[in-house]
Amino acid sequence: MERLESMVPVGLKRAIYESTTEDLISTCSALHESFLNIPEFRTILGELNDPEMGLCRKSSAEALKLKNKGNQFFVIGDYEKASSFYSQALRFVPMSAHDMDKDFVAVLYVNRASSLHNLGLLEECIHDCNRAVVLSLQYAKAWYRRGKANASLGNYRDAINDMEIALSMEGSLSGKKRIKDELEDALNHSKSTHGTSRPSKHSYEKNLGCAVEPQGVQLECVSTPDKGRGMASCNNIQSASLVHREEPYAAIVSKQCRETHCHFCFNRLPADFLACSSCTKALYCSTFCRNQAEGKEYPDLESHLMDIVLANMDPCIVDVNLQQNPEHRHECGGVHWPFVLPSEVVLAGRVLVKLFEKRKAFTATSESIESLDLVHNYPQMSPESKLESHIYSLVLLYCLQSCSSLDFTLSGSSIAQVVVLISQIKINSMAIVHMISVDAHGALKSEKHSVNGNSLTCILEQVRVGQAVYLRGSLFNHSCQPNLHSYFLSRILHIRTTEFVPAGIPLELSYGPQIGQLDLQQRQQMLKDQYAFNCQCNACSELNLSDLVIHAFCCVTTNCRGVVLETEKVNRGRLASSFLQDYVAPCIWELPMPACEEKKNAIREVAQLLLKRPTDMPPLQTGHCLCCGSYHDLESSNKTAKETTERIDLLTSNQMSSQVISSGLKSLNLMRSVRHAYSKDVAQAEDIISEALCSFGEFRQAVDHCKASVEILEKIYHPNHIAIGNELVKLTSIQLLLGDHDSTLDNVNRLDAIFSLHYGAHATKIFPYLESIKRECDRHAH
Ligand SMILES: C[S@@+](CC[C@H](N)C(=O)[O-])C[C@H]1O[C@@H](n2cnc3c(N)ncnc32)[C@H](O)[C@@H]1O
Repeated sequence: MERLESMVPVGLKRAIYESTTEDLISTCSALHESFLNIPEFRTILGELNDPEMGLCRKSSAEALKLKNKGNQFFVIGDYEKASSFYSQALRFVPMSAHDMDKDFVAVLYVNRASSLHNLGLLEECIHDCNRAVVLSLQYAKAWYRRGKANASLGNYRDAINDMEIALSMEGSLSGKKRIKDELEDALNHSKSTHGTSRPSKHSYEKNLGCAVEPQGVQLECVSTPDKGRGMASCNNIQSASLVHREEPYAAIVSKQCRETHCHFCFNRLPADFLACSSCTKALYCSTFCRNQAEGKEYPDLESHLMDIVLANMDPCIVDVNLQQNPEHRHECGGVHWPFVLPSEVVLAGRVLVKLFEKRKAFTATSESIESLDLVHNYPQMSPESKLESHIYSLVLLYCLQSCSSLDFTLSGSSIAQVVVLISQIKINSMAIVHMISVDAHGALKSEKHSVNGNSLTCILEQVRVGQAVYLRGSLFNHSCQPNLHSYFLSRILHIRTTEFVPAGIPLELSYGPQIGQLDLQQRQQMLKDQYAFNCQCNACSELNLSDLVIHAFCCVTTNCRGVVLETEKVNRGRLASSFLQDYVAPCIWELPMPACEEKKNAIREVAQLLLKRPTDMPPLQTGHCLCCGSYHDLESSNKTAKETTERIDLLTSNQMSSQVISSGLKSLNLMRSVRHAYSKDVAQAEDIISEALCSFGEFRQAVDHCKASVEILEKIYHPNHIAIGNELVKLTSIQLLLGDHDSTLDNVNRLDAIFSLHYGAHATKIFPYLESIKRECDRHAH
């Protein structure tokens, strides 16, 4: 990018910096003309589009080298490394119909299948055998290996079938003997067990169970005074109702997940993952996902073989009736622009290609892009972003022209349309986030993981797996105190209400920042930087307890529990009187959570302190206690807070020792002496200390700090907030580990309620560990 930016003449740069939507065609034309005269521009385009220079092109020689390495590890019994090298070989081996050596690819699949079998990954082993059989029907080893895996799974009828086919194909005598032995074994077992049929574990039907559609909810697009269009419901909606579910118009895997997640459905890659048939970079969890992304039909095979493949496909896609979505097809061929341009630019390419394919003509670009009906904020973009999007639009169109069969004229007008599209993607695309359960050491916790014995504590983490454009989903506006919760299953967006929403009230989700998590200024800044708008949500226009205390200091005057503000980070628009209405009045409401009584008291306490302040005291002056008015040395409090935070943060990276822990605990005490009791920093510090204590094996102390963190979160968030759910995951797993089943059960019930509110019937799919904890609690209750 820097190379290209430096080629833009100074005058043109200035014009682009100051451009509005009206000037776009002329600035884009000028940039195009100027770049056409620069040989280096052609060189850069060549590097991006020449498959010979591409880092992701296939190579039989490389595949052979990797296969041999795999063989070396297989021989010495290191099946994990062997399987990994065979997978690498499968990435490099040419797979396109004209230059694929089918037998070689089949051998790679069977070699990987053998390693997977030795690793106990039997389903994965069978998938690879199926792939080998599809490529090379007469390959006895593939049938034999599948037979062995079926026998290990107890599917003796299938095993016998496979072994019989293998026997009929095997040429060598020693081979025949081996197969006969296995066949005999399977026959004996099938007699004693009366035959077992293959479990229908991976059938699509199972997945349909979670493909819940919104029911009884009628949404409408409404016009709002300060946020443009927005969504509202025509009827009252109960809390936890699914109000929206949508497939993306276009999506792309995030850079950090390219090696670990499927590039189509964004689920984690299994050990038997597949590579793109034309490049080495795009990886898929199953044939289904690869075919979707490449827009390929299933190969022309006998139908019974296809049935076998389908019956063993990974259960990652929720929607069986998914339309083909060939997002990667135009990017294939070994060129590397799709992997070096920024994700949102490549995503723009995917949107464009989909639009072109619908319209079949590029002359209608402007009309096509308008048909997306997305807002954009080009005029509000920073000068640097304007220049970047000009350059990237030009480069993207050149890449699309050379890589796809699309026929279009590259002009100022078409480049200008792509500039607008990129700015639409900036504000309308959503980050696809998946939740993962990890233990305190960062290892993945699987569904199968048991919670008893020496198992480690559990933490929920968010992984940003992709970015996508949802046409209708992007009509929901943002609120820092949303009444909706959004989440993703594979690549499908789901939106649920987290409270009762009366008809006509706006339905709003959070684009990221929320109260309790960040203070007012941080939220406003984040939304401005990322989406270029000034947030007008209710939480930002009215005073709230979280904003008041999130980074506040405590008063050190004896018996005073007032708040000392560091900066004027709270909205002063509706201070004292609104505080009474908004915070003291709701205290009369009966809320369902046990912590509410405490929360009510906490709110009342802070409100009263604020309202009882002497009338002659200037309002909300920084450095003065809001209650007694005494002055505080902010500089020294700030210094202490900063130093203690830094020292506590060290616990996340340091090797644990009793010295490190005790220094962390000292810092926490010091922090508590300056920060307000409801400060987010204290909550975070308690949380870090609790994790550190867990990894040091000090579970009892860890529980206390985890509880302290939950208590503060209850003050700064709503008691049903998902942040509290996430903290309770940790708390329950430590309590369970300590054998404190009564407390665990109480917290599991609470956790269940919070997760059901946010994820409905998908709660256990998002967080399978919840089921394990529940089972464990049940076991002890009986
Ligand atoms: C994803 S779109 C939402 C739909 C959009 N309002 C429309 O008319 O299509 C995001 C844009 O909506 C507006 N918006 C959303 N939430 C807002 C908020 N809390 N305050 C102000 N503007 C908001 C901003 O213009 C933002 O760039």
